[in-house]
Amino acid sequence: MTLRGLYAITDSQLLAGRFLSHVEAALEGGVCLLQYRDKSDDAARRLREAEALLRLCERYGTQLLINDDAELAARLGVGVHLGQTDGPLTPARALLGRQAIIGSTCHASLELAQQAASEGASYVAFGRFFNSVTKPGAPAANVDLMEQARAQVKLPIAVIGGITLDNAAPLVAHGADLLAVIHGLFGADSAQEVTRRARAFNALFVS
Ligand SMILES: Cc1ncc(COP(=O)(O)OP(=O)(O)O)c(N)n1
Ligand SMILES: Cc1nc(C(=O)O)sc1CCOP(=O)(O)O
Ligand SMILES: [Mg+2]
Repeated sequence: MTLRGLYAITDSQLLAGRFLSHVEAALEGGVCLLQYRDKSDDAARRLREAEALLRLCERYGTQLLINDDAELAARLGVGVHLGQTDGPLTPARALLGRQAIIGSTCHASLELAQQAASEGASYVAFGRFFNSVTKPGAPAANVDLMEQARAQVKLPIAVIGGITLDNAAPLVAHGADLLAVIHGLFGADSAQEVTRRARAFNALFVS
């Protein structure tokens, strides 16, 4: 499967009251990967919401990943995104199997990306590239990193952090495969605007 295009990530606060309608609107516009990101410890709600997202993803042919939680990913038979403090990659790969998509946060570090590749990651994620409303304190990354990453890491590259339609094009031009976006996609006031933004993010990959 080619990992290239929009990588939509949910945010439980931002999507409160419009969770499934905004996610479906994004899928309508085209989403390569969808990540369920919920930082609460409400296990029952997390399971319910992740199951609902999986049903939607199956209808639209989109791959679902769970943020942080390899056990929940295994329960649903989907992928997982792991940060540097979310547990090691190797056991997650063993748990989820060879086909599962597993992503790894690498901040601005080529060393972390090489390690993730050697431990079986499916893609590496660099960020934060811009000011992020969602995660203002995330370590900063710079576009100069992309060229070295392309040369040294033979995996799809996801970029994240404050990405909007106004600033995303240079990241794609520098070799990003996946634009991972929360606020720049789901911060829209209407479902129609979410769909329009999703289409416009994907259009950046058509050369
Ligand atoms: C695609 C993608 N890239 C990076 C992250 C951040 O992961 P992490 O550092 O574990 O931070 P949290 O998202 O868990 O707060 C991500 N989720 N997705
Ligand atoms: C979850 C996350 N991780 C980041 C990192 O740099 O690792 S930045 C970030 C927030 C992404 O949301 P938005 O598109 O609203 O900025
Ligand atoms: Mg995490």
